[in-house]
Amino acid sequence: MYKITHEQNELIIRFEKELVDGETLSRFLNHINLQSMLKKTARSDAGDRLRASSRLAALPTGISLLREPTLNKGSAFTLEEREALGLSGLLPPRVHTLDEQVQRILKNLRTQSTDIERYVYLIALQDRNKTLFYRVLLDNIEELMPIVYTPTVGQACLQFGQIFRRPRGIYITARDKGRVAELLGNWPYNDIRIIVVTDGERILGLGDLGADGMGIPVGKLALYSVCAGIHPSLSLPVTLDMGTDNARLLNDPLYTGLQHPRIRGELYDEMIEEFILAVQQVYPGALIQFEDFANRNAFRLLKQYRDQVCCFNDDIQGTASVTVAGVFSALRITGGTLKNQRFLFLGAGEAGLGTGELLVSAMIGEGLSLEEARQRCWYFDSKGLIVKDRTDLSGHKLHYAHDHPQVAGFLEAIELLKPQAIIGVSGQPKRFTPEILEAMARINERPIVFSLSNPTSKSECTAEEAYTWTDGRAIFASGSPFDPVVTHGRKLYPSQGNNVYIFPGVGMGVMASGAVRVTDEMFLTAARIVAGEVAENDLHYGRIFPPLPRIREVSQAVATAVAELAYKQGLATRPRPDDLQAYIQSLMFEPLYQDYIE
Ligand SMILES: NC(=O)C1=CN([C@@H]2O[C@H](COP(=O)(O)OP(=O)(O)OC[C@H]3O[C@@H](n4cnc5c(N)ncnc54)[C@H](OP(=O)(O)O)[C@@H]3O)[C@@H](O)[C@H]2O)C=CC1
Ligand SMILES: CC(=O)C(=O)O
Ligand SMILES: [Mg+2]
Repeated sequence: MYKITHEQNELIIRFEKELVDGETLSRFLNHINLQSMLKKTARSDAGDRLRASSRLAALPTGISLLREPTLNKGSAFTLEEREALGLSGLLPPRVHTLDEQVQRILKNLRTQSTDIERYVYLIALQDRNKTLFYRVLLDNIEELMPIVYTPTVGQACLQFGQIFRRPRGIYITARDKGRVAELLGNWPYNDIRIIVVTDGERILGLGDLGADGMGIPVGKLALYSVCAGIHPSLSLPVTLDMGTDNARLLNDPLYTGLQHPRIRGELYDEMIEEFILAVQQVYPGALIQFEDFANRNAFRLLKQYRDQVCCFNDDIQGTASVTVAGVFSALRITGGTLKNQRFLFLGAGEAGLGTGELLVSAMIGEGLSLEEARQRCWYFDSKGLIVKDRTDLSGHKLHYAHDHPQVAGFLEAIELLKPQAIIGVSGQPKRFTPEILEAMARINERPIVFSLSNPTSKSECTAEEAYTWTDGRAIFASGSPFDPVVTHGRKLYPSQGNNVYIFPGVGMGVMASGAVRVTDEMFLTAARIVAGEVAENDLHYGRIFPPLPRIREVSQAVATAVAELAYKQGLATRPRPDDLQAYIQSLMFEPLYQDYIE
């Protein structure tokens, strides 16, 4: 099978950024020989002459070019390019600009009647023409992020078997034991820098969706390209299909995974180990992002591999970072200091405990002892308040088991503990009831209410509920987006408190510096950068995160700070550029068509 090597891919990216000319590229690419796997199309003499002078002599031609989404321009191929590349007659005669194509896409999208139809339409575009897909997304991020990401991606995973059209990414099952490296090697690009991997057991707050969870790594990686400009060819989505315990999927003829119960224990661990080792072998140095693993595996896999390979867990560390960023911003409104806050979490899983750990690090930085800092974080899980005399606790929960009597419910816990902030990470909808929100507003002038569970259907409360029951005083953020709310004569813009503000920038920073490990300090730094990007005017309108249209700038700032830290921590393996920020900017993929003919 034809493969692009690391060096070739770097060159293509440099060519796209016009850092090398077509001739150099052609010289290097002459052995790529894409045509060897593609049917050569007939071309005219004039075409051949033009082609000889084309900037990219090694392009595939004809229908094969139209079917190559990274190179395809569709109706935007110029007449000269059509001649030179064997496309004459294969396209409608009118040549469109990228902007006109964007308008066509938007018009079509907006006439679809449901978000899932919009998702299917956009994914089909991603399959046809990557430049156009990323252009549309980048220019319309506020409108389209909810389609390619939460909440619609959740719906897409629920219906994955039904809406499935074309495969994307690598699927690994237990049948593949012993040949995982071979499967990874089947991906058509050799230069993979970022892998998002899931086993589909905790897809958002929707539970075990098995192999149908593939929508999540695909969506996360699209956001890497949109938000941090990671070139799409540098990333790889992976699903480890370890079975599913979801009875609906086990009986669904359209389910995309193997229909057996989840593999646990030794075999599961061996598959993970083989995957991790195979990545080191096939894509050495690639960053592995664990995504939407169930709690029972997420913490232990992170513990096992974080000091061995370049990896992080987005749900634990990425979420912690964005939540701490939100807290930093909220404190600018309340005027409080971090070390004097009391946090009460609804949910003591990956997101909740990960956030607690990062808050504790930040509070230690403000002078508290470890014990004092942990005393500021309280948790309420499915069995009640986490207190010392509970006998069912294990792992990180034990760090937060404080000396306190058990209480009947979350509302009672609020009345007794009087927290400044409640943070919903339970995956349970509507748990922040009007009574709870009223209690928070009674205790605090500006109560901090984060309802972070995804998708929207799992949110602990809506933005409107948060504002309504606190007289418009809540400082609110949610995992999935909510529309602005007019309340008490003001229009408030609720923020999306989502790890999308963090992982793309962290990934870019790691990639740019060649960091060999991902550290908690990187996530705390990212939190400070994101919070620092929030303007006073944003705070005035209720926003505690930067507006989404600024996410590229924000991710670039995160990436620069993370790379800087990698150099400071001695984890970087690439020579340090004089101007790190400019270097990172130069790496960022810009979805624009290249002229194939000079
Ligand atoms: N906004 C964002 O960027 C992110 C949001 N999330 C969202 O956070 C949610 C949780 O994710 P994650 O932490 O990984 O999941 P986990 O499964 O690790 O944790 C869920 C926690 O919720 C608790 N819980 C369940 N039911 C209740 C209940 N009725 N009352 C109180 N607590 C309850 C569980 O209790 P027990 O421990 O007793 O089982 C557990 O502690 C998901 O909806 C996810 O989408 C996650 C990552 C990022
Ligand atoms: C956002 C995210 O990572 C989650 O909800 O799992
Ligand atoms: Mg996740």
